[in-house]
Amino acid sequence: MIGRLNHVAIAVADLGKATQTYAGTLGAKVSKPHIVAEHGVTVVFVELPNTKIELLEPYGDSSPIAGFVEKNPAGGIHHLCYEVEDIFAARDRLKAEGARVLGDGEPKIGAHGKPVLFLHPKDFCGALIELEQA
Ligand SMILES: CC[C@H](C(=O)O)C(=O)SCCNC(=O)CCNC(=O)[C@H](O)C(C)(C)COP(=O)(O)OP(=O)(O)OC[C@H]1O[C@@H](n2cnc3c(N)ncnc32)[C@H](O)[C@@H]1OP(=O)(O)O
Ligand SMILES: [Co+2]
Repeated sequence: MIGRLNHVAIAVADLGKATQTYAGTLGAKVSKPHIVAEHGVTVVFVELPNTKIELLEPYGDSSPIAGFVEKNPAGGIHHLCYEVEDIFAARDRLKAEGARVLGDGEPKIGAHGKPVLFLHPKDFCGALIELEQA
């Protein structure tokens, strides 16, 4: 079912500082910040030869990552995003197998303009999983 690793996400309290760390100290190519209000985050992408790092900070007053950033003030690895051929078929199969699909279970458009879903970390080895339509 899962295919390519699309990105690894790191949640931070200060996206500007994190961008400086990646663009300056680590010499990486980092995109401009992009507010994704319906997901309650502001994101930048670090382009790597074989995948991407998504740096994200909470946006708005009900961000789903606010709790995580509070618990991890220095930042932390937040989720892994895998690509799937058919996000609806993947969702239905995962639900049938008892996995918890977060939110209302309907894919929402993510930072790449494609449908995404999230799976509860407790069902996947303690790691929050994002599925993105390939
Ligand atoms: C623009 C879209 C972009 C993209 O790539 O396209 C994005 O990726 S947007 C990313 C932001 N959106 C989301 O993360 C949506 C899905 N996430 C959620 O719904 C919540 O973050 C949730 C439910 C996973 C956790 O919410 P919250 O932290 O408020 O709940 P709890 O504190 O009750 O946590 C429950 C339990 O899970 C553990 N936890 C929380 N976050 C993570 C995590 N990122 N990785 C692993 N585990 C996590 C938390 O520690 C609690 O465990 P416990 O043992 O009970 O303490
Ligand atoms: Co993501």
